[in-house]
Amino acid sequence: AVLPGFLAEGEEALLAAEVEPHLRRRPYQEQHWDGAIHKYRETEKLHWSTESQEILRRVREAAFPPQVLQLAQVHVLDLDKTGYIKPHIDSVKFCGCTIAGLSLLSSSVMRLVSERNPQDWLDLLLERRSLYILRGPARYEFTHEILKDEESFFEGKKIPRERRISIICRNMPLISS
Ligand SMILES: O=C(O)CCC(=O)C(=O)O
Ligand SMILES: [Fe+2]
Repeated sequence: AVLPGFLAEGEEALLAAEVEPHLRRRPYQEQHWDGAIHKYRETEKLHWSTESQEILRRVREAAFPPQVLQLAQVHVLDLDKTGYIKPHIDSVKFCGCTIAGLSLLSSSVMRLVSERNPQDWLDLLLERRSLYILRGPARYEFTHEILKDEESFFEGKKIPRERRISIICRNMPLISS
């Protein structure tokens, strides 16, 4: 699911200002240890201002059923204008059934491709200030990726990629023995 306009302009500015000091200290990394993410920097953030906590509460309420255990740490990912994310499925060891992400500063295109049948794919337009929620088959049976600027088109229309910050909430995996 994609919920366009989930954030007001002021909320986007507030969240961006709050994460900026944590990101600015680091240089952009060429690529992630698992090779999926290029030209990015990231942090995990536990403590938020009261205003941001209220926004994150809204995200969690929209994305997660009331009884699931959520990861307290929020993942903040900053992709450079030239950055992109290659197809991957988030680790089933480290996160649960639902991934909820806010997009700040830039729109982008997220592509979902079925692992079993690569002919079966779908592009999602992640507008700036939208919230996306990946759950069920979209989370477990399809890879997701964020297209690089050169490939960033949605229904034939160019979606220019600027620097993009995503703020991602996840829940805990079910513990199995
Ligand atoms: O930036 C995003 O919205 C997605 C990030 C992602 O796929 C990940 O961190 O696993
Ligand atoms: Fe991911």
